[in-house]
Amino acid sequence: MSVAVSLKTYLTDWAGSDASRQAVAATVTAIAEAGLGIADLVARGPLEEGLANIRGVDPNAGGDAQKELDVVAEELIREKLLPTPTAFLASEESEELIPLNPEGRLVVAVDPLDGSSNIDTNVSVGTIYSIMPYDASAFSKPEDAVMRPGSAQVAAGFLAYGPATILVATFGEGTQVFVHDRRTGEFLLARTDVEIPAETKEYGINQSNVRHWDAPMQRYLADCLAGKEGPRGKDFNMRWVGSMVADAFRIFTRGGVYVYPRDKRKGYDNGRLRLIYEAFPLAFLVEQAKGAATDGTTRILDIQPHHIHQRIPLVFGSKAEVEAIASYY
Ligand SMILES: O=P(O)(O)OC[C@H]1O[C@](O)(COP(=O)(O)O)[C@@H](O)[C@@H]1O
Ligand SMILES: [Mg+2]
Ligand SMILES: [Mg+2]
Repeated sequence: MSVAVSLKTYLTDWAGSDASRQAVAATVTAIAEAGLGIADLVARGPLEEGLANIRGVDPNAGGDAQKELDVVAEELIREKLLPTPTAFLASEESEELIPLNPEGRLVVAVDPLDGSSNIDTNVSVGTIYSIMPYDASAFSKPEDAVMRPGSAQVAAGFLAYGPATILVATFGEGTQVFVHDRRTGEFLLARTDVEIPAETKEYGINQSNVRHWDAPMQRYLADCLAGKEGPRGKDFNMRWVGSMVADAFRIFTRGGVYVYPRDKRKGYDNGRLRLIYEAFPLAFLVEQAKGAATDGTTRILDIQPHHIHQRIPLVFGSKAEVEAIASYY
């Protein structure tokens, strides 16, 4: 019987004697450990009453209401990252960069808790991370180290806390899926070099916003809904969890497309998702799995950020469908 490779072994082999890779490996290990702490809280469900409560009156740095678990998750991640070579942490829940290790050679950006609206519904939520190299002498201020196109990432991934706690990770050499084995307590490699099918008949979008979208997006959806008899010539299915990590994992498993377009509501002129700690890591993972990610037309990884918490319209998943959406624009 073959023995599944643990995350620890995978990272040790990948890093070898390369100090830069060892730094990344230590950082991903810390994030995975923090994830287990978060998964543990999430699994207590209604026993941890209060985790879905809105904290105070101030929204988070991105302008959304901040839930208790958003803040607890950030604290767990920050604590675990303290002994790692992470110089700064950018987080959805903190307006400014959080300084960690003054000797650090990496910057990490996180969405500590993705899918906050699902916290109290026993539906998967998750954690998203992005890792970039950091060299204090190369930047006049630490913010500049984060304000780089997504192509500067050396590693990215997400954890999803669902029926299984999974880690989907890339180090720039394909996308790998690890599963937390409750029997041994380890993350085990379950799927290597995942490939998102290029074609799909399944889309994920919050359709309740259709009246707010721009014309190309409305036309795209109308053509999907027209099914076999319409210009797309096929019947579509819809799936929308409302936690991007869970929608993404479905797409890594069987293909599909996730869409959060810009719309006319106040605060949605650049969509809903955050560029640096949501779109960049997802785009890196998706491209490494032979999928595509755009803001509708432009490749996400080429976009130059101008603000830590900026939002971006996001389309990712099966390559041919992402291209089909671009053709509507
Ligand atoms: O509530 P909506 O408009 O359907 O948006 C859902 C989307 O917002 C998000 O919850 C945004 O992430 P946060 O929960 O980290 O703010 C995505 O995970 C999800 O796909
Ligand atoms: Mg999120
Ligand atoms: Mg969040």
